[in-house]
Amino acid sequence: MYEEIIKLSLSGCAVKDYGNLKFEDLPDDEPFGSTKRPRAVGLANKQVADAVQRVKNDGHTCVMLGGDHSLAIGSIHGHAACRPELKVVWVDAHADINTPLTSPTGNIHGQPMSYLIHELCAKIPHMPSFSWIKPCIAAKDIVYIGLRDVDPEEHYILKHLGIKTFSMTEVDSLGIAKVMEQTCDYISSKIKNPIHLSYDIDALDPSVAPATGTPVIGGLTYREGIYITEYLCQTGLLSAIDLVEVNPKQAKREEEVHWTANAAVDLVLGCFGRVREG
Ligand SMILES: N[C@](CCCC[B-](O)(O)O)(CCN1CCCCC1)C(=O)O
Ligand SMILES: [Mn+2]
Ligand SMILES: [Mn+2]
Ligand SMILES: [Mn+2]
Repeated sequence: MYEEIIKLSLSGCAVKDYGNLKFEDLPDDEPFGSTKRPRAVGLANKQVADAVQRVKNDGHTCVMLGGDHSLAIGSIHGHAACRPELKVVWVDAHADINTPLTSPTGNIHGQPMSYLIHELCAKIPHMPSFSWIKPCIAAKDIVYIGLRDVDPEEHYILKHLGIKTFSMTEVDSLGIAKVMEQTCDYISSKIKNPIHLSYDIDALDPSVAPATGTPVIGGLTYREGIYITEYLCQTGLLSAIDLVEVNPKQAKREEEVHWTANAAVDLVLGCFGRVREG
């Protein structure tokens, strides 16, 4: 991903690399109920939250390159500590809003939003290394784009909380330009709040970004994926970006790693002003 940093520098952005976070391996990190690796994920996210807070306190737009989407717990938590009025645009095939009690897999990458939303607080059990996390966003502060693999319990939560969603059905029926227009009308209706864009590479179709852990067919085209970043960039409100779930180990062959990484690089460049007209 250093290519991203270099390309951003070349495109005239002042880039400060805050370096890689080192997460210690916790060999006896027993599951909490069905939730896997709670201590490793909880401790890693505390480091992410502190790092994002440092970046925001320095006045930068923060880019968190993952890694698992569970890292959005720390990224949004740290960002909200500086900008509590932030709005979240979650671009993903999945809603990642299972609670530890609804998750069908116990994987925390399918749960990050549930730890952050005020309205779900009572549904979250106390887990080891998660006590530092305080809910920091409301259901009304969230917009999803790209959904196409939502578990039944997640669907109930989305509907019950009235969370704004643009699934791939709406992307097809409205077109991505209308989706972005309506997204920004919804999150910036009254005042221009800072935007936290949490971009899961699996929002893109697997033909574009195959090297990822939970690919789902029928995803965003490369052009739709890029349009999202170009549109949000021109609002001038992008305050933090997560680019997650790029996983070279999931590629069947080398070229799939390049397709996926190149798409990720282009998405980040789109967030910082690279436009396709030149
Ligand atoms: N919703 C899933 C997938 C989460 C993907 C995380 B992401 O978005 O960061 O990549 C479970 C998906 N579902 C489980 C049953 C069989 C079909 C897939 C989960 O594990 O919670
Ligand atoms: Mn994952
Ligand atoms: Mn995700
Ligand atoms: Mn996903």
